[in-house]
Amino acid sequence: MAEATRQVTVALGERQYTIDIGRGLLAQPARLQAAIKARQVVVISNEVVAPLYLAHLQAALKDRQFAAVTLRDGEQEKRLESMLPVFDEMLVNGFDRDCQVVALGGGVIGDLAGFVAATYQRGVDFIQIPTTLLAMVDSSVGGKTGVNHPRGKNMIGAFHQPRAVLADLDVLETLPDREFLAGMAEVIKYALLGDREFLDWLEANLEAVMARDPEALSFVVERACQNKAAIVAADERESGQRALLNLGHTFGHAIEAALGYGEWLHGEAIGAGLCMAAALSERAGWLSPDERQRAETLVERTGLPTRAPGGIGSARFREFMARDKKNRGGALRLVLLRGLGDAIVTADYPAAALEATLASTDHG
Ligand SMILES: NC(=O)c1ccc[n+]([C@@H]2O[C@H](COP(=O)([O-])OP(=O)(O)OC[C@H]3O[C@@H](n4cnc5c(N)ncnc54)[C@H](O)[C@@H]3O)[C@@H](O)[C@H]2O)c1
Ligand SMILES: O=C(O)C(=O)C[C@@H](O)[C@H](O)[C@H](O)COP(=O)(O)O
Ligand SMILES: [Zn+2]
Repeated sequence: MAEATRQVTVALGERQYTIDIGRGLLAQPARLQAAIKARQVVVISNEVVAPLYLAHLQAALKDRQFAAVTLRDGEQEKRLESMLPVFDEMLVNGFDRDCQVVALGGGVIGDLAGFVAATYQRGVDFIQIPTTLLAMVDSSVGGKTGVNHPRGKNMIGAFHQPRAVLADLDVLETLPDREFLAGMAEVIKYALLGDREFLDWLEANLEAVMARDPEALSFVVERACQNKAAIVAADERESGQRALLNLGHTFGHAIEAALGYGEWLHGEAIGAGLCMAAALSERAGWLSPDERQRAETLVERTGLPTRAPGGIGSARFREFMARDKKNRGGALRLVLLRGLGDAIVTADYPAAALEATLASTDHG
């Protein structure tokens, strides 16, 4: 029997929206038409995803003024310049402020398309159709949009919530293993930062998730979205607890930028970043060696990196970390673990623990 569609609500008052998680969603024209209501629609996708899934949207929205922009693939394309052809297409076709932007792709397309929507004529609606595990469990939800700068990840952007998120699990069938694994880093992140029960479940069911078992997968996407929706609803613009969603990211973003965008996938860098945050927490005396090992073992079992690549060096790590958006008054704020499932954002950790954690990356 076909599984029912699961729904998670992001409770943001007048900007409230739902995340539909199910199978065959893209093959249901009525569902697409209900989610994408505008007369003028521009779909932003890339050269990998568009040939696979754009036709569903074209068919369902054939009574609309429809435009599609297909960008090149990869994290290195998440930059300001890539937005220009989209704006050109919208302007040439006379798109007005009632139009809707649809992101059809992974986190790169979602972040960029969201930022296009946030800035086109000072802001238009957008819909997220995530096509990677990472985008389904994290990037399509919460309204962080933006692009990278060579000096730092996501340095240019805006908070702009989508109107709806449609996560069709069927599209994960074409997702390569490496990209699927990248999504697992963010899944593990939720468990470590605040969901102990989910951590136990993941440890027991990791093989099923990795084998993309349908039940396990829809549970993981729903649970991750529930976790994210609760945090975003409580702190939409990251004045407090939303920063917990950055567990592993101060290190991970430094790895991505230092290596050059796309060298390591975001999720790969976050895998190593989670382990570095756990190691620092152990050095600070907050996590027991067993707890630290438990976190690292879970990351290791997915096949994601548990160590930063050698050769970046403490000084370069610090250079990128100094620009992290969580920093205040020159103090480097990190998301660390007081226990498994219990993260905090703090600048109050032993300097020597950070030094040792960065020094440990110099392993050649
Ligand atoms: N806004 C947020 O809250 C948030 C959260 C987490 C990550 N991010 C951002 O998301 C980005 C990473 O996202 P990602 O891991 O999805 O990477 P991605 O968007 O680059 O997608 C990964 C790869 O999979 C391909 N692909 C996508 N869907 C496919 C499908 N169904 N079948 C076959 N191939 C497919 C893409 O073309 C790409 O090559 C990073 O830029 C990161 O900073 C943002
Ligand atoms: O939604 C959030 O908040 C997150 O931090 C989710 C992260 O997984 C994501 O990578 C986000 O883009 C990082 O945001 P940034 O503010 O550190 O750039
Ligand atoms: Zn992330």
